[in-house]
Amino acid sequence: MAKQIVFNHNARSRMMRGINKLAQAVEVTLGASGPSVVIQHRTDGVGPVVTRDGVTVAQAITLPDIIEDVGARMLRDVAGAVSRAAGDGTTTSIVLARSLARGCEKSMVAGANPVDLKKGMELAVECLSNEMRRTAIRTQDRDIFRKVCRSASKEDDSVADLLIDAIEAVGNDGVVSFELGYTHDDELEITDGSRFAQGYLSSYFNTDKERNLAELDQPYILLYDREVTDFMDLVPLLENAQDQRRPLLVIAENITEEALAPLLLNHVRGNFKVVAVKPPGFGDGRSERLLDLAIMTGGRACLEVQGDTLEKMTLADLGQAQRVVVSAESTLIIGCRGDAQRIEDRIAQLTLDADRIRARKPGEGSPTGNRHDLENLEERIAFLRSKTAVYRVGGLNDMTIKERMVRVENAYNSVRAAMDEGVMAGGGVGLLHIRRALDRLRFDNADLRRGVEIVEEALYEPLRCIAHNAGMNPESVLAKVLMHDDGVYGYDVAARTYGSLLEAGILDPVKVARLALQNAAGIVSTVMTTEAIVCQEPVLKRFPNTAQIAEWAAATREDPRAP
Ligand SMILES: Nc1ncnc2c1ncn2[C@@H]1O[C@H](COP(=O)(O)OP(=O)(O)OP(=O)(O)O)[C@@H](O)[C@H]1O
Repeated sequence: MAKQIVFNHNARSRMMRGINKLAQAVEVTLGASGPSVVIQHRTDGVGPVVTRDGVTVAQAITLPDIIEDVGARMLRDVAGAVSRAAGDGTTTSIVLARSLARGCEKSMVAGANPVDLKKGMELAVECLSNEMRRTAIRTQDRDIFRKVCRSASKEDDSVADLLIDAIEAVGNDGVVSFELGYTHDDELEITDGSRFAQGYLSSYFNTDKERNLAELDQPYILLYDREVTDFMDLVPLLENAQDQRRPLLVIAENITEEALAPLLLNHVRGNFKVVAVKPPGFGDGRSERLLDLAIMTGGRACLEVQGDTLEKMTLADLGQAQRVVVSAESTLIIGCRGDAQRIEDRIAQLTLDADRIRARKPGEGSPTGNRHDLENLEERIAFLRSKTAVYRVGGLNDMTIKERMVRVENAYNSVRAAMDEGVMAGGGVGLLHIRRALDRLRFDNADLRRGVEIVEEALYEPLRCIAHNAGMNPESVLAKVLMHDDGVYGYDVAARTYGSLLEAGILDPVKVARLALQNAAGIVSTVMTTEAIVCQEPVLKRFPNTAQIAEWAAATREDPRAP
């Protein structure tokens, strides 16, 4: 396929246009008064998605100009990165990125050196991140978490209470998983469940495109310690699972490209419902982790040392669970069907092994270091013990449930983030206030100084944007806030009053704000130091034909209860 190359200023300004367009659509959702955005579903006959979540809007946008789309895509990646790391703050990161990009573009047109601008921005962001951490309000107060939750979810306290109950029930190592509910009210169920850090081998396994997840209900689980090199080796198990109308989770050392392609094709066509991931752990430790999983899920691992082959495996050898949720980065197994006594015995054995290592004298034991072995055992014990809270989001109808689901998940992530790094005043006020820390940065180089100024200017934007979305004049709100400038005085758009945002309970987790700023600056630095873009010549037909889309929609659970 023919490629085009676009150079320096032309490339940057077109990317900048893309960033602007995407940001314009997303920033209307910022803040408590941020209105919703309606997104047409790409499959005919499926209702539109209504959302107030920045990353959802960002992901729905593809621009017709390929270079503009590269800019928009980079901004989408910022939102995605913030969403993955902090689970919230995506709109804030987009608003910040847009302002940073504008500042850089203007300075570069005026002749500034992009490398120095970038350096200045990096130093400013580092200084601000340290300041945020230093001034964070650290607390374990349930009331504060409730306020964070309310501010992030735009929901009432009942959601906050249920979410905090969920976090307390599963503890630090546990997981809270979110599902579409079937009732008017939200529900919480605490069950066994563990997550490990391996995501799907291909995003084509996705069943929920909006949340980028592959979800399997009542799956069988194959545990295999070698590479699957031939798709046909899996077919008997896939067919047997299909006969039971149940999906299959394949946890295997790897699936080669030759085997993966037909597996995906069959999945997309709806012939089999399957997801493939790699096992947890590394190297030799992987067989042990597969054995742990076998005990948890009530199955038998197919291991080379035991002389097992895929041919010999039957459905009775496979593990089972109530549900599996796989993202690009992790696999969560909920409601494992293993025997409770066998799991307890395994935990007892691992605890004994860990105690033996702890009892070793210095110099005794494994040459690779006792600490590593001990950490490994502790991780496995936590994995076997892990609890999961299943939070079912309720609502009046499917559209409301889906819209609420994203907000409730954001709120959960915000509370977790607040527990990690503390909180600061929200409504754009906390970000605005920390700009003073930048006074400490002094440089002789004008472009370095300009880089710092660009970051400082961006700190005003979230407040302006929240005020604008609430129908206020941003400049007059800003002027009023700056008259106090104490880090807590701001405008509550819900109550339509000025006052202490701490008292009003409008709080942002420091981790969310910090990651939003760091990621925004990171992506803008990349755009601004881009000298050339290589991309495909535009072609008229950029989407698969409609028959393929319909096939995809039918083969996935993208919209499980769509008519
Ligand atoms: N009543 C309020 N008055 C002023 N600001 C508010 C109010 N409620 C929430 N906010 C602020 O709105 C911002 C969060 O808005 P929003 O949730 O739309 O964006 P986000 O968290 O950046 O992105 P997303 O939720 O789309 O991932 C936070 O800074 C929060 O403090």
